[in-house]
Amino acid sequence: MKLKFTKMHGLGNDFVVIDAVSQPVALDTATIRRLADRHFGVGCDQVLVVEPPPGPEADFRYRIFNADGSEVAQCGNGARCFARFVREKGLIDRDVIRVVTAAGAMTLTLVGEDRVRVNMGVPNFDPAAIPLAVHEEMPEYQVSVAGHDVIFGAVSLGNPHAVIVVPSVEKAPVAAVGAALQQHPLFPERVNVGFMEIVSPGKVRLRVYERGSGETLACGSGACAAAVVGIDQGRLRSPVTVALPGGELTVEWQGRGEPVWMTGPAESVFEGEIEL
Ligand SMILES: N[C@@H](CCC[C@H](N)C(=O)O)C(=O)O
Repeated sequence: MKLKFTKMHGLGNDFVVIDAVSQPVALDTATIRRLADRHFGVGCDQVLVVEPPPGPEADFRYRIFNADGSEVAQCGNGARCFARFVREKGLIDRDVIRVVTAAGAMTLTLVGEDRVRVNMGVPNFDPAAIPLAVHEEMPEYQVSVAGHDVIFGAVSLGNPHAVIVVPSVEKAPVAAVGAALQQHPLFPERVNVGFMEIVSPGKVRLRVYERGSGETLACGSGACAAAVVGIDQGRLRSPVTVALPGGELTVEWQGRGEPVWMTGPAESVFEGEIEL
């Protein structure tokens, strides 16, 4: 079977995007891993599959798979690329797009030439929702991993995030602590680990060790998690500019019970076809 795909990225967080509206698509875990493999496949952090909507309340359904083949519920940079993709492919002619993911419904708005504003939903700090195996919700949690005493905030953006405030993102032990915390029994569904350096109340620098993909050049939901945890702890004020290795995102959040908004770019790189 030959499969058509588009290679896209949001700030260097890269995707193989597959149109399952116009072509028959059946992907198993091994195929996802092969597509994501940077040596034997196309190469990407996540594979995105665009499907017809489950009902009239949405324009599309979109599914997200990490490079290790695991299916997940949320991907901020992927959401922006998805919005660009459906417009560029002529699958929709509106600037406001309603999509269903495993995390629920989302609304995306194309802004100007290449930017997309995404309602990422209401952040959830409830440990059971993250999931985080503790008895009560706290602003910060403590754990020892990989020889480091770590203090982190935790939140769900539809996917699980831990956010660690560090003095310098360059010097942060991203791979060692990221991998160890991701596998820690505190996180039964693993976790995306963000390392946040606070530059000012309106600006942070962030590196994210992603669940299922390792460190990426940018993580949209990770950027939202970092801003939300920082605002909730009183360290940051909305809007927050999040500078990731691949570029900047703007995150807005008015506090508990409110949705978080993320704005940033999305870009197509090339079209391809792969024999499966
Ligand atoms: N890169 C993404 C997040 C992708 C999913 C994540 N690795 C998970 O397993 O939850 C983003 O931009 O949000």
